[in-house]
Amino acid sequence: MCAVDSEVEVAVVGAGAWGRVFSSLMLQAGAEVSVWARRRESLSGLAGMHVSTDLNEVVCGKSVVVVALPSAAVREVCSRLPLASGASVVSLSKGLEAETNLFMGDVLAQTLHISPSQVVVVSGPNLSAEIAEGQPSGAVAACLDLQRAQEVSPLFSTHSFRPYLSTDVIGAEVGGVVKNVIAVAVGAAAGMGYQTNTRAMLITRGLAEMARLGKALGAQEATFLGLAGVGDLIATCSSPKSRNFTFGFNMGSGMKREEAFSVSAGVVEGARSARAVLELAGQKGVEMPITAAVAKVVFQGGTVEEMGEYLMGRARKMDGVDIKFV
Ligand SMILES: NC(=O)C1=CN([C@@H]2O[C@H](COP(=O)(O)OP(=O)(O)OC[C@H]3O[C@@H](n4cnc5c(N)ncnc54)[C@H](O)[C@@H]3O)[C@@H](O)[C@H]2O)C=CC1
Ligand SMILES: O=C(CO)COP(=O)(O)O
Repeated sequence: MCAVDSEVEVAVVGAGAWGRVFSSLMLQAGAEVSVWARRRESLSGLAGMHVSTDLNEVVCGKSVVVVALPSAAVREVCSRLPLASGASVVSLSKGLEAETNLFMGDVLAQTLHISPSQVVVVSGPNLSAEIAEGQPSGAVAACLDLQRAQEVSPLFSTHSFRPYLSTDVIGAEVGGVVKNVIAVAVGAAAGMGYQTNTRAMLITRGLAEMARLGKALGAQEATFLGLAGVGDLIATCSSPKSRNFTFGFNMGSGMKREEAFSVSAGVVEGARSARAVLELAGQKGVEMPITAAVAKVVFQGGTVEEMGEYLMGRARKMDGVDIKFV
């Protein structure tokens, strides 16, 4: 364990698409930024930042550490993280851990031996390529300790990026994970040639799935009407810049699962998390048919045609009764 520096310096762990752009946001906001990646070539082009493949060098003594890894890598990397006592950990990852069905905040608290109130979850409609261009966006910065969220969020507040504070950590986590699964389904429908009405139906029913699961896990319903809920859902389900949407699109267009993974421009969290989300929903007695359909296609060799038939063939329901928004 290291001692905390008196000045706020930020470490970023992970230099993929989002880690790099988020680091630039923090540089713009005036922070001193150090970035770690496991490979040196991932660290090129990060002007004005300290970069290293040595975790100790990047993380030791930092009072704020941003974790920008795919969810599958968080446990392994963070178990080696020399975190200063009392440091804040900002989680950018939007996935469930496949083996444990844990959200990233829980994985971070477990592996770093910290209180869950030290974790700030940042989630919103944040397609990194658009943020890199300086296009306006925002995100929820959720922490059980509101004061900590207040202290940390200026580090990534710029003229084009607005953090909104929240204490609904589980709501922000559920939103970030479930929207990726729904984006795979919407992408698949688009790849099959279905257009605006189909997309709107899947997004809307996907929002109901997200809110039902969130409610069962103790989230506030209002979170799902915010940036980390419907905001991110719309962005991810509407853009070919989304890796989740594109993965689904490619499968909908006839590509095999392994090829769709291999041509992806980065991690496809929705495909990786679908089964864990479904298991979690099952434990809570929550129905998530779109998620079930995605899990069938990704994990059980189901076809996208079967996915459509399954969703359209379900027993008819009342609209709007399964979740009541405030
Ligand atoms: N790209 C985006 O627009 C956004 C991404 N996110 C989330 O942020 C997280 C990271 O996403 P991206 O940066 O886009 O991913 P990416 O796929 O672009 O990059 C991931 C990086 O992690 C590295 N990595 C993979 N496995 C590793 C391991 N075991 N140890 C160390 N490094 C490893 C890869 O080499 C790569 O540099 C994901 O959970 C994603 O859902 C959230 C908001 C926006
Ligand atoms: O989380 C994101 C946008 O908010 C990024 O989505 P993709 O991982 O699908 O590219």
